[in-house]
Amino acid sequence: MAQYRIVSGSVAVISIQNPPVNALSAAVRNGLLLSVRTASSDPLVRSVVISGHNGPFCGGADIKEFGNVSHLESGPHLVEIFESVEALAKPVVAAIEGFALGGGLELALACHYRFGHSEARVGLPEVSLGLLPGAGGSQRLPRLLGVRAALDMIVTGRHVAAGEALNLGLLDRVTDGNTVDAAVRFAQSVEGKPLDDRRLGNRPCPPLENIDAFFEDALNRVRGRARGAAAPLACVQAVRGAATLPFLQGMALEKRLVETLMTSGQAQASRYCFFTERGAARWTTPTGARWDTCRARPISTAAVIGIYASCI
Ligand SMILES: CCCCCC/C=C/CC(=O)SCCNC(=O)CCNC(=O)[C@H](O)C(C)(C)COP(=O)(O)OP(=O)(O)OC[C@H]1O[C@@H](n2cnc3c(N)ncnc32)[C@H](O)[C@@H]1OP(=O)(O)O
Repeated sequence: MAQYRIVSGSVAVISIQNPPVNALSAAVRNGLLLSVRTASSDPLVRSVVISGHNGPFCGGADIKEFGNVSHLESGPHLVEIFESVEALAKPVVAAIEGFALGGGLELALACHYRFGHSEARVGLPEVSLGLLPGAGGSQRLPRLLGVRAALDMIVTGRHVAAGEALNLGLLDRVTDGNTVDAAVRFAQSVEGKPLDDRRLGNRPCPPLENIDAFFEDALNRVRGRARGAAAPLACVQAVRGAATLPFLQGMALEKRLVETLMTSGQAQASRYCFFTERGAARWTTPTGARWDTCRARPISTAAVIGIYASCI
């Protein structure tokens, strides 16, 4: 689901509503695309802010849908939505609170400007799910940050704090206050301004010297650490595509790579681990105690019941 409202007379605020992490389920994808089209066709709307509802911006694609073709196909593809966002003829500002991860950051990269709360974090953690950023992230991030910083983020999947993201140029502004309000004020200030160079899909990757040697070295280093995992190597291939191919050809390469990874045993096993780790925290006992209702008992007495002495 995506909530759509007009504020300050000219700003459409689209907020992603799918607790707890605002994942991009089919319903959210349908709502987002509809909202973007509504904002595009409404002559009163002159700028757009995209935010998360009640906290986090977005935890990415809905992992529960992976491996379920009918769920995936009951909403538009993320690539199509992000293309519509980037192509919009009105400035679009991402207002990031909490986190923008995976498809969440890829959505923010399709926006023309990115605002973040000082405690927010961003990242492309797809590699830990045996995947790569498959909705334009592997092509847009290197165009914004340059190859070295983008490759590091994509291959490690690490979460980057707002301050570092600002220094890298991934966020345009960071605020301690209300991120949506700040983004709305900023969106109004750039209404009517040219957007062409704000569209990352239009930009070339910043040049890199000795590009072949750089990627050969990167591939060797990543292979050495990957312990047989395919995704980190595919991440390097995709970023190489961003550095050497026009945007649309890079997108086609990203699509081929992510389709191969998505059906792999490694990706299926990684998804299984993701949900099992979280499930393991939800314990119950035969007496009916549960992880979410039990309380630790206060300790009133402690005793030592054994002692181990070692003699040399
Ligand atoms: C259209 C498909 C083709 C696209 C091609 C491939 C592109 C992929 C792009 C992606 O976006 S892949 C997904 C990338 N995102 C992630 O890897 C983030 C995963 N989530 C997390 O790291 C954490 O959950 C969090 C977001 C940092 C929040 O951590 P927190 O400790 O606050 O909560 P959790 O206990 O971890 O999660 C709460 C609850 O939410 C469920 N969940 C979290 N993320 C997702 C998600 N992306 N999709 C679906 N569900 C998610 C999690 O399972 C918990 O639910 P549960 O019922 O308690 O298990």
